[in-house]
Amino acid sequence: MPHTPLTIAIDGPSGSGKSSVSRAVARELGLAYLDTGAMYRALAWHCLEQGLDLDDGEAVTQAARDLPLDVPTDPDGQSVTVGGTDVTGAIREQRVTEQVSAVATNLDVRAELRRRQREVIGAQREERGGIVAEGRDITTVVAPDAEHRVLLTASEEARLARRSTELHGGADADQVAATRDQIVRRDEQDSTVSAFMEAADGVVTLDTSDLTFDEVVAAVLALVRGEVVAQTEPQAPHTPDPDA
Ligand SMILES: Nc1ncnc2c1ncn2[C@@H]1O[C@H](COP(=O)(O)OP(=O)(O)O)[C@@H](O)[C@H]1O
Ligand SMILES: Nc1ccn([C@H]2C[C@H](O)[C@@H](COP(=O)(O)OP(=O)(O)O)O2)c(=O)n1
Repeated sequence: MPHTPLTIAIDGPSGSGKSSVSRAVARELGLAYLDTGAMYRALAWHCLEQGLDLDDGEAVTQAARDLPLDVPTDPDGQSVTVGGTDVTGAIREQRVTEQVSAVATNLDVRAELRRRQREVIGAQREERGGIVAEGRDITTVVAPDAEHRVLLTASEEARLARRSTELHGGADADQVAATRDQIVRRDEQDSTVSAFMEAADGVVTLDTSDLTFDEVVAAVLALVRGEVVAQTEPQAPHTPDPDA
């Protein structure tokens, strides 16, 4: 029996695990997957290739509107192409990571990419029965009416260690220092246009600092299946009911 279309919106800061967890959740549930960060990265890559000044807001906005971007939605096939060129690897390179916030903090760019993201989400609800979409403003702006909304958080220490291990194969002091800019500065810059460090009303917070990857995936799946509420924020103390 076909189920009601489902959107699972996941936000979080860099290194909180949103891409890897969202992909695994989509795979497990047979849903589409949308990495909105890859769209900002593809635009940044394109602007750099075109030799645009990323601080030239109008030029970058026009580039966003014209961007011939193919957005992948298969959790097992995440090749990103711009005008037929495969940029899957190029958009993860350091020069893009360092400069992507300059395009992501342009409000007209955000409006254009948000429009495209909503289009993808709507189409995948129809075609595939649902989608896991992740980024910085999915729970709040792109899909505030999603059936499930989750904010993944993790301590700065945990996020740095994860990214450092991913990029440099370890998390010793030098490796962590080399990663700090990618996480801390970028989140600071990105926070100026999206609120992803604290959950909005109705968004479930899941602190992943002390959870393994598999535990996080299981917690999100349990939440979607209605088994538990994965709220990890401090709960208000229980006040006994005097009439009970
Ligand atoms: N709970 C976890 N514990 C340890 N490592 C994790 C966990 N979740 C994700 N990772 C790893 O951390 C790195 C960053 O995860 P990623 O999903 O890219 O984060 P984000 O998309 O939020 O930046 C990846 O190498 C991923 O495999
Ligand atoms: N919905 C989104 C998704 C990403 N962004 C911005 C924030 C980041 O600096 C870039 C790239 O996002 P991405 O999720 O790939 O970043 P990470 O390296 O996983 O931390 O885009 C955004 O502003 N809004």
